[in-house]
Amino acid sequence: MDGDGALVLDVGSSSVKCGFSGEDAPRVLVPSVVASLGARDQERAKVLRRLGTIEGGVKSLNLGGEDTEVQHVVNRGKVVDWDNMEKLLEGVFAVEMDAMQSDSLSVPILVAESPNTSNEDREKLTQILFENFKVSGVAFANSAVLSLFASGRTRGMLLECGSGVSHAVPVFEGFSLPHAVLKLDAAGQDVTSYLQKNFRKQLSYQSIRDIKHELANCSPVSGPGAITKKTEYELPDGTTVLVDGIYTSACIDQLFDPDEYGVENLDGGLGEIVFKSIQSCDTDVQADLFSNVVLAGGTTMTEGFSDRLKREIMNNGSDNPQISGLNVVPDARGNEPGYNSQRKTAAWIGGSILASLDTFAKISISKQDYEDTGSASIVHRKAVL
Ligand SMILES: Nc1ncnc2c1ncn2[C@@H]1O[C@H](COP(=O)(O)OP(=O)(O)OP(=O)(O)O)[C@@H](O)[C@H]1O
Repeated sequence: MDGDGALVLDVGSSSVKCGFSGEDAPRVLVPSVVASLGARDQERAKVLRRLGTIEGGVKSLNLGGEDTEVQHVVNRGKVVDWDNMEKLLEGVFAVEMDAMQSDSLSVPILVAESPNTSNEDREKLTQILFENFKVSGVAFANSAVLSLFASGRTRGMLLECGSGVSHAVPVFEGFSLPHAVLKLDAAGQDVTSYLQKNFRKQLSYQSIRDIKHELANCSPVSGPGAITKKTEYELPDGTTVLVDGIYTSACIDQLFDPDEYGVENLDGGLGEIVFKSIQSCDTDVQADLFSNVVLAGGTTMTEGFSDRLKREIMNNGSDNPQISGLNVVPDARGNEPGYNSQRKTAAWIGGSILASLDTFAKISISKQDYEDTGSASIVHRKAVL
């Protein structure tokens, strides 16, 4: 890496993505958990320290042996334990320092933060990054804005649906419109939990997640009963289980119709939060937002997701004449069938682009700025996109 590079960091509810600006994909993609290894897992620790397998240039770490206690660092987009956050970052940055052949970070860092991140949490992370990890500069950008950048846009409605939380974020000329951001505290982890609860056979969380990735699909209409087919699914040990189509469609249906499933929500399901969010923006920008509804986050990769979302937005907004231009864009390569791999890392990719531009210096605070003021609150003086 040359001296001009920056690190880009996105710590989500299920995984951390981290790597250098200007690259196409994060070098590190690991679960956002810390693990206390039990006796039986001590041996595995040696392997875990080397960060597991390397898949397609991305390092991924598979945690969770039988007696390993795993604690999540982020819940529903919010850091729940800062000591664990530090431990997690130590492991992630060790890989980056390895790549730089350096024993300190000494580079600026761009953090993709969840929409609605509090000032207090932003300050806390700023302090940790400067004091514990000796980065040379810090900038924050809204993950939804970054995901939109990844699609080549600076205007649009970004629907993020990852693991812990879903957000509808309108963006205009590169800035989110905070008064109109809406969220649903449900996403992929709830889809997995629903499947797990309704499975007769006891299966590991990982197996249930694999089944979800392969078989979950959005039924064209509301309600779980649309698809009743049973599918035989082969587990890693070679045994098979029968998976009921009612559950593989209901598990995702709850995100579109939370009331029906008793899922707590303030503003309705995914289609409703997108529509209400656009509706609460100035009428002059609504046409742009309707014609650029962009998806990001792993859960939007579920089969049939964009078609179902489009139908739900239409149903909610039939009275708004601007809705006729509705266009749901799955990701940077548009509606190309079978291509959806960018959605899980869209915010990181947008960060990689932004941190390579001159704008990055304008939104960063330097170590000197931080030391001169002696307070992390200086971070709010720079634009948070
Ligand atoms: N092919 C797929 N089909 C359905 N769901 C998927 C697929 N691939 C990943 N997911 C789900 O996407 C979720 C992870 O997405 P992502 O990495 O965007 O979330 P995150 O950034 O960690 O969390 P959050 O943004 O909610 O804080 C998991 O629930 C995972 O099971």
